[in-house]
Amino acid sequence: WDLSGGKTTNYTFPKDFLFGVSTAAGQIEGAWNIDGKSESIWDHLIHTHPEFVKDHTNADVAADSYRLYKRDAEMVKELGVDIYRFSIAWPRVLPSGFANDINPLGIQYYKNLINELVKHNVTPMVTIYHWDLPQKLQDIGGWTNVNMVDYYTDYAKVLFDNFADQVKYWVTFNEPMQTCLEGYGGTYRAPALNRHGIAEYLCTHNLLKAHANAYHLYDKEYRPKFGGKIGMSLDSNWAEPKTNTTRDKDAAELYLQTHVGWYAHPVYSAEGNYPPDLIRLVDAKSAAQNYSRSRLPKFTPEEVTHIRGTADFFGLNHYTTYLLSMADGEVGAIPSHENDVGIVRVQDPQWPSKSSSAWLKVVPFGFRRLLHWITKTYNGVPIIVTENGYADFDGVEDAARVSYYSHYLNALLHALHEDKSSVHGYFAWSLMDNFEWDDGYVSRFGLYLVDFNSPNKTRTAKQSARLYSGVVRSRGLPPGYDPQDFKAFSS
Ligand SMILES: O=S(=O)(O)CCCN1CCN(CCO[C@@H]2O[C@H](CO)[C@@H](O)[C@H](O)[C@H]2O)CC1
Repeated sequence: WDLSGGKTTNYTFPKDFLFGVSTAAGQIEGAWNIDGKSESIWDHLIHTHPEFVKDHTNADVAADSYRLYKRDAEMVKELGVDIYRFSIAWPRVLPSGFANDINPLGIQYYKNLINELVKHNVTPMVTIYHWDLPQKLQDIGGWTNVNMVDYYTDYAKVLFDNFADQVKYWVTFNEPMQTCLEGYGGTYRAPALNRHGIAEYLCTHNLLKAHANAYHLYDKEYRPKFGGKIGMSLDSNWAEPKTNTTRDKDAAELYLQTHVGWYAHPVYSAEGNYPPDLIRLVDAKSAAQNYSRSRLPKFTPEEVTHIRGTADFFGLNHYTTYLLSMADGEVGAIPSHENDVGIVRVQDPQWPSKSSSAWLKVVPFGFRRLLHWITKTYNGVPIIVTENGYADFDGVEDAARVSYYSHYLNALLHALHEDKSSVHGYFAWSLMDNFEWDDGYVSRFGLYLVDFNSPNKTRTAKQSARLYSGVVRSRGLPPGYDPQDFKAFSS
């Protein structure tokens, strides 16, 4: 494999290219039940099933950013980036889940954080939903309940009313596929409902309507007054055909259409609606399984129009690459999205990793190819990479993370300069080590190390923080960067 994203080493980032860094409330704030915050579905899952988290930890305190947000803002400033992407915890702002009871202390915390960022001349970007649904709403069905469309719209309105004067970048949902496929159709994410084949489709159907409502509300009521942009952050691996047979090439395209395309086609494609391949496959499988109607709910023509075009940018979260092939026969549980789509993904064991997240192989060319695929498939939509990063076990001399960022930023530069991909920004995941969901604190993604045993959760810049701020300032890769050097990943 030539794993590199390209050979030229002196490309630079345009002046107006946006650099940022990202976090999420459920992973950094802690204060899980302080000052009026109610239980989220993650608090509930982890408190009732401690074995869900590999190191049996929880996010009750995490990086204690509820208390230490001024230090966080300072770190963002030290990095020299333009934008700080953080999420607002629904259960902290609306403890009952409903907008009839707004928690003033919750609003105050986010006001304080935003004011601190503005003081440092950093632009805030708010993710409205980064997985932490109030448990009280899950108790009445969560995202399988059609009324979530209204509950989410009411929640978004509270945030726009309170913050739209200072927040000019909004992300409605972080990785809806993780929420729906892994949380409602599986057990990898909260609420771990695992009603595969049914609930992942209900969750997606309601979530896309909720997203469109928030977009139209912002577009009509707040953008005229404050300007600003609103989009969605979709997670996507790159899908490389396992072999160069037509069958495997079709499998790779089918993976992209039925995973990231599940959410991107309704919002960003010219025709809207779910991807035709997904509709065809789920309808056929449902009929073969004697369902009286397809397990994939249908949008009315009005709903297709209501959802199409509801984003100013394509937020992309990318980490790694898979090899795709068509399944021979049935795969996955019956019924399930996996079984409906019928493809198999593997990773080449020779790809470098040495990461604490087993799935995170270092494949820079995949990032470049994915950016080109999105640009081509969705007609040059402005892309903002809202997450990209690398996980290791510990330490500030993080040579592997330095190498990962160098290679992925090199791939991005080639996507920009050679493929003319429509990328306008790049945000590193993450500002600091934080609660990595089922991996707890074992897997660290931070540019800053967090000492979770110290009373002040001391944050210390890693080598990668210096690498990243160097790129932001110089607009290019450091001298001596070698696109073929993957030594940092050999154990
Ligand atoms: O092959 S397996 O099925 O065993 C694992 C599938 C691999 N995916 C890759 C994409 N990733 C999205 C990560 O999710 C994002 O990335 C960060 C790091 O994980 C999180 O901390 C963020 O909260 C989240 O936005 C979820 C796991």
